[in-house]
Amino acid sequence: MQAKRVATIAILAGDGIGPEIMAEAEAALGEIAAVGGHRFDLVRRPIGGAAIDALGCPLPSETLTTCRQADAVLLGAVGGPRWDKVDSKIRPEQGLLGLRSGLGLFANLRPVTPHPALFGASPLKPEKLEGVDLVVVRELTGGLYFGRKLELPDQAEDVCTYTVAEIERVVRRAGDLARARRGKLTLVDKANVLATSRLWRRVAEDLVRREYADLDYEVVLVDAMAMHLLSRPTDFDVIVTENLFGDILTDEAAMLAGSMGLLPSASLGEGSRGLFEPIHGSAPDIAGQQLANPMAMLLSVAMMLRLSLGLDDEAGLLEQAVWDCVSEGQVTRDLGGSLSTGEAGAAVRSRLSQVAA
Ligand SMILES: NC(=O)c1ccc[n+]([C@@H]2O[C@H](COP(=O)([O-])OP(=O)(O)OC[C@H]3O[C@@H](n4cnc5c(N)ncnc54)[C@H](O)[C@@H]3O)[C@@H](O)[C@H]2O)c1
Ligand SMILES: CC(C)[C@H](C(=O)O)[C@@H](O)C(=O)O
Ligand SMILES: [Mg+2]
Repeated sequence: MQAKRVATIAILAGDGIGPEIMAEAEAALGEIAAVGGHRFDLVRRPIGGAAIDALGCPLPSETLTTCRQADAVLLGAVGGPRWDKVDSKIRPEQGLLGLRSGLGLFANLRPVTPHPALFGASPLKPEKLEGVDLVVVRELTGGLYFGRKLELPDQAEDVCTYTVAEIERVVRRAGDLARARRGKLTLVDKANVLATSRLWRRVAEDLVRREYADLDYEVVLVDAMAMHLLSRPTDFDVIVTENLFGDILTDEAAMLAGSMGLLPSASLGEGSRGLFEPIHGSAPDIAGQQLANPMAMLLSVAMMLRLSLGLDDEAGLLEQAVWDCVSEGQVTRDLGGSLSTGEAGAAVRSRLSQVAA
């Protein structure tokens, strides 16, 4: 076990299933603090729809300030039909985008590691899933999400802009990760059509030639990648791509793992403070029913322990506890189990105390 840590963690539960899965994250942190003798100060703040309801704005300044002062940020999910009116100028999702850019979190790491016990939960055949272990590095603070927007009654516009510096920093992050893993880097773009993709391709190829010549480097068009992810997922190690493509491809990749409720993510910038959240949304169709799978949230907690708090052993223990529960079938309905969100979280905590003993 590592040296005792005192850390401040901003807790942004958000909307829909957010508060249900965050309750399990907080309880797991309590268990980890007790096991390791650490102290985690949890500072809860509103974001998204909950913040619109309480304060009229999806990212209140106090929430952003708390996140800036914290060692790490945990987020459940934002959004839902209550706030989804098409003509609404204030949307929960703006809170999440503002947080990502406000904290300078340009690299979003989304690991995909299907567990053998769950091969049956994926539409793919087990022989396709054996050995799949990839990370999508999604650019998170640029592209279509952040470009100029125009909304007129009969016309609309979303501008996609990328600069050399924005591309270089995220490709460098992906290159470093590939070097620490299996040495393969795949750029996904749409350079046959988009000017921004042609810039991505030129900048990434130059950078790889200069600094990452040891890597096995490949370029794949995004439409073909949607197919290759399903037809040859074991061929990929680190995939780097722009904001929108990374968003879409990782929901698809969740089907390799077996459920949206299994993929965690880490959003990182230049410093050690990161934002950790499942890749899934607020799941309004199951919210408030204790049906949500808390594993993606708990795996996001593990990423936080490792990447922002330097607690590698504790991160490993939590991941082991999650996968032990999965192996034993202690899972929620999305994975064919019968546990509630709370029961699945309790099962992980019980394993955690056993594996740590
Ligand atoms: N990071 C975020 O906060 C985030 C991410 C994606 C979507 N959203 C928002 O969430 C809302 C709903 O979006 P959506 O329905 O397209 O996507 P979603 O990810 O919320 O749900 C898609 C499907 O996956 C299921 N699912 C998601 N998480 C699950 C979990 N933990 N356990 C079991 N099943 C789970 C849902 O029940 C649903 O059937 C929208 O307002 C969207 O903008 C937020
Ligand atoms: C809610 C939405 C803004 C968000 C995104 O598109 O980044 C979500 O889909 C995600 O994947 O985190
Ligand atoms: Mg998404």
